[in-house]
Amino acid sequence: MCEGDPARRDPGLRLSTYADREALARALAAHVAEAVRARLARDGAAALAVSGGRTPTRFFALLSEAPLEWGKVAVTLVDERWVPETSERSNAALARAHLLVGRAAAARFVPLYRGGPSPESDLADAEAAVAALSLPFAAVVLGMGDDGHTASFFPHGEGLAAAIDPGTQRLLAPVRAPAAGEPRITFTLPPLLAADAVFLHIEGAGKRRVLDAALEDGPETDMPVRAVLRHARRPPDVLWCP
Ligand SMILES: O=C1O[C@H](COP(=O)(O)O)[C@@H](O)[C@H](O)[C@H]1O
Repeated sequence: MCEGDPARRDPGLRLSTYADREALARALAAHVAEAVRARLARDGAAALAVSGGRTPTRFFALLSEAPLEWGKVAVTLVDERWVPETSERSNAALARAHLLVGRAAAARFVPLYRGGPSPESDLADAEAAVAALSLPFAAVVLGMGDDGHTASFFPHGEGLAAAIDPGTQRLLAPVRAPAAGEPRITFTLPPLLAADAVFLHIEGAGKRRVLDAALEDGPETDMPVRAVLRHARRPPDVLWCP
């Protein structure tokens, strides 16, 4: 741990620093594969939830080559932009292009976007699809935006309070926010935090400053990643590289 590390201010934070993106992606792929393998050994089936955005592509490529019984693994997204997979904004398209290839092509993908006009119109259908997964997740991999959002928990978003309610029984929630672009559908906080292993994958000096700020006192509605950091049963593993 280095000088000035936020872990010094928050003894519960499990922060690992890597030299570069490649080293981080390798480590994350190994950790996630280990969590999935452990669940497969125990239950014979496992579910994994990953993030979209720009950050995870190298991690996806490395994880896709992991020697796992992928045919027994279901993959879904922690959140989705309400766009079809033909859109370059689709998190599902990203996962299909970079993760559900190679060995991992044998995995079953469960998209959150269901093709209807809005997340609200398709919420019940999407929730039925994810409720059939082998929950809790073996692993959840979260990203974080420069505004402190994670999954689709956007600062002051419409639907945010319901999505980050630690007591909600819902698995999914619709969220809307100007910064989100499209309407969103997101896993709520409880199923994400119930995972056997929760990882927060962040890269770059800017996001490190955002993490530092999120570790300070302040409302979760300003920086919703705080909900993850504060309510996790066990602190999430934060993987960071400059
Ligand atoms: O919109 C989203 O953004 C976050 C962060 O994305 P990045 O491009 O900064 O890596 C991502 O974790 C989330 O899944 C996605 O929907």
